[in-house]
This record gives sequence, C-alpha cells and structure tokens, in this order.
Amino acid sequence: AFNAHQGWERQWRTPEPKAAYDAVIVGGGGHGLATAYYLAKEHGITNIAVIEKGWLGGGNTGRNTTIIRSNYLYEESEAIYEHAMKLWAGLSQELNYNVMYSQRGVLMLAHNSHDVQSFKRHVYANRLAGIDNEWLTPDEAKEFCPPLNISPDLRYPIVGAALQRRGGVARHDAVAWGFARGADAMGVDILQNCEVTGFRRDAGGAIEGVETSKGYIATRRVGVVAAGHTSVVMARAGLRMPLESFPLQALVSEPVKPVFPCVVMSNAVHAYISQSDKGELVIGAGTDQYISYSQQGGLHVPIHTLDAICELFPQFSRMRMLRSWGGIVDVTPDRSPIIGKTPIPGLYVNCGWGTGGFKATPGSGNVFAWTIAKGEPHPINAPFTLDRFRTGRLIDEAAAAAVAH
Ligand SMILES: Cc1cc2nc3c(=O)[nH]c(=O)nc-3n(C[C@H](O)[C@H](O)[C@H](O)COP(=O)(O)OP(=O)(O)OC[C@H]3O[C@@H](n4cnc5c(N)ncnc54)[C@H](O)[C@@H]3O)c2cc1C
Ligand SMILES: CSCC(=O)[O-]
Repeated sequence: AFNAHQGWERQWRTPEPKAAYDAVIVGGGGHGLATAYYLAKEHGITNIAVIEKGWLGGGNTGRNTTIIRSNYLYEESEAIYEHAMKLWAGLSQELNYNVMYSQRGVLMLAHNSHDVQSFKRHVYANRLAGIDNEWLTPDEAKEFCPPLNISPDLRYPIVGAALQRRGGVARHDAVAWGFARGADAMGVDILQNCEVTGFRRDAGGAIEGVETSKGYIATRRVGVVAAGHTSVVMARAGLRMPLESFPLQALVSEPVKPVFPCVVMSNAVHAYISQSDKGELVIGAGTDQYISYSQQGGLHVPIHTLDAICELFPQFSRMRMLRSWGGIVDVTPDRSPIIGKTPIPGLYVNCGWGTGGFKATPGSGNVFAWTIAKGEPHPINAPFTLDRFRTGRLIDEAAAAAVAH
C-alpha cells in the first residue's frame, strides 16, 4: 500500500544477517518461505533466517503456471497433495493475504488407449482415497470446457478426460508475498541477495553453520529448499543428489476478456492452459530435454506447445503471445519429492518437486517445518526419503506428474 508519509509500506523488513540463528532456510521460494512461516507459527521457532540469493519468489515460485490439483496415483502422493489442497482452501484467511485461489477445475485430456487406462486408474485410485476425480466422455469434456476442439480429425483426437473439479489455480506472487509477510511479522529474517556458498560442520560431522556471500552464520539446523539449484547447494555439503535440473518454459498471451473457464492439461501433446485473472492465456510446455541451470530454453519447445494449443483450441490461433520464460526444475527419477533428513546431522532437504511443486507449497512447508522442528519427518512426508533411491521403495508418479516430464 502507498503511504503518503512513508512511501510504499514495507511488506517485510530487509535486515542485515545476525551472527547466529536457531534455523536457516536456504531458498526464499514458496516452499522455503512456507517452511519458515510454519516453523514460527506452529512450532514457536522464530529466530530463523531465510537466505535467498536473488529476490524472494524470483525462482520457480514466481515463474510457474500455478496449476493446483491432488489427482496423483499413490497414497503417499495423495496424502501430501491433499494436505496442501486443504491448506490452500483457507490460505488467504490464514495469511490475511488474497492468494486468489480459484477452484475452477483441472481437466486432463486422454488422446489414446494408454491415456485412458492411465487416467481411469487415477480416477479409481483417487475415489478410493476420497479425492474427487471423474471420467468424462469427449462430449462431457466439451460441455465443461466449451473452447475445446473434440473433432475426430485432430492429429491426436480427444477420447476422454479426467476432471478434478476442486483443482484450479492461485496467484503465485501472492503466495510468496503472503508467506514472507507472515513470517517476517513473527520475527523471521528474510535475507535477500545473499547466497549460501558453503557449510561448516563440527568435529562430529554435524552442521554448525553456513557460509554466505554476506559472511558466516552459525546455526545447528539448515533446511535446503533450493529447487533447481538443490544439487549445486547440496554438493557444497558433500552430498550428491538423485536430481537432474531441466529448463521448463511457459508463456502468456495478450490479455482478453474471460474466455477460458478452467485448466486443461494434455500429457500427450505437452501443453496446458488456463486464463489469468488479468485475462492472459497462461500456457505451459514440456521440459527441454537437456540438463541446464538456465532460466531459458529452446524456442522449438514453446512452438511445439503452441502447435498443440492451436489444434486443441483453434479460436486462439490468432492470439499474440506477450512473453515467454523458463525456470529450472529439479527432477527425481520417480518424479516424487525428497522431503526430510540427510546423512548429515542438522541438514534437511526439501526438493525434487520437478514440474509440479507449486501445488504442494503450503503442504510441503507445513510438513518440512515439522521435520526441522522435531528432527523427525511428519507421517505425511516420511515416505519421501532420500534413501528410497537406495532401497528401491520408489513412488513413481511419472504419469501423474503429467505433461512436462
Ligand atoms: C515454467 C514452470 C511452470 C510450472 N508450472 C507448475 C504448475 O502449474 N503447477 C505446479 O504445481 N508446479 C509447477 N511448476 C513447478 C513449481 O514452480 C516448483 O516445483 C515450485 O515452485 C518449487 O518451489 P520452491 O520454493 O522449492 O522453489 P523456488 O521458488 O525456485 O525457490 C528456490 C529458491 O532458492 C534460491 N536459491 C538457490 N540456490 C541458493 C543458494 N545457494 N543460496 C540462497 N538461495 C538459493 C533460488 O534463488 C530460489 O529463489 C512449474 C515450474 C516452472 C519453471
Ligand atoms: C507444469 S505441470 C503442472 C502440474 O503439475 O499440475
């Protein structure tokens, strides 16, 4: 808000680092800020620093297409994404900040018999878990989303769709700002433009502090929530992570009147689309197929996605695209996150959300805060161990992770 006397009121302080904190969160994205918020709010730990090398929300949290849903296959996944969905429902009230959460429905298109089998399996699994998901015929899909082209002449005709009516979108910036303002109000220091460059460990190997671009900070608890850079940060602690980082691109069109009622995703043609409250069509692509820490990608990827969008929604073929961008998504071999302890005492990690972690933001921060506060994982994130890649107890969500992988 603009204040005639103070100018733009600060939503959060810009403190200098203290010499020591009870906990440090590496990464000022939605997951990191949510973790700090819930550490303070639910566990009474307020002497915390969130250390962000750029500006808060400038990573994937501020670059994603904001799709929110919980229609994943395995019970472990259903639990964490549903935990998030329940927190999303009251998040604007919780933060006293309008995160513009809109449950407009997420429609996942089936284009072939494999898609039909896969999505129907998700529908049945979700219903067994008490999660809404329903199978639609092409005509029913078009009734729910009138712009959809269900002509049998399509290169990849639509043969059905899975609809999660509770799915939707939210405003990504507001999520970061809301958690940042709430955490700051409880005494959390958010240190922007400050990069974690290393870790210090005591004689027993436990964490005793972090090196940063603004000097050393002592702490016995560090939570790394660095998304696409997690592998880089954890390597500085001597840990090699089962992650690969890829560019994932998105783009927006010129703003138009409300024309698109829901979210539509298509795995087969690598495209997903919704319309922002400002009127832009928000369009997402699949990942570029090479490992990179660039927040840009190849032009061929959005062009391929726009081909698919124009075939699915011919009325958009003359829309002008305003801008495209990329983020760096950290992908695990089974497309499920890693949230928990590491082999280094005092070092915790929350990563591997790949192309689909925005939807988990409040749930992820909530259970990661529990894990850091108590030194043990919450039952909801307990299955998402780093060790599963050694034991083989994988949680394979490649199908549910959907379009982008
Ligand atoms: C184009 C695109 C579209 C997407 N669409 C969706 C979607 O529709 N739905 C969905 O659920 N998910 C989506 N995602 C994925 C989602 O954005 C991410 O999984 C999620 O936002 C990750 O949140 P985060 O807070 O962990 O990461 P970020 O928001 O990336 O935060 C990590 C932060 O760590 C900081 N950092 C890194 N290294 C250091 C260091 N050494 N020191 C200090 N700070 C450091 C970074 O600067 C960054 O700000 C999409 C991603 C992209 C890129
Ligand atoms: C970028 S894909 C979005 C999702 O996972 O719902």
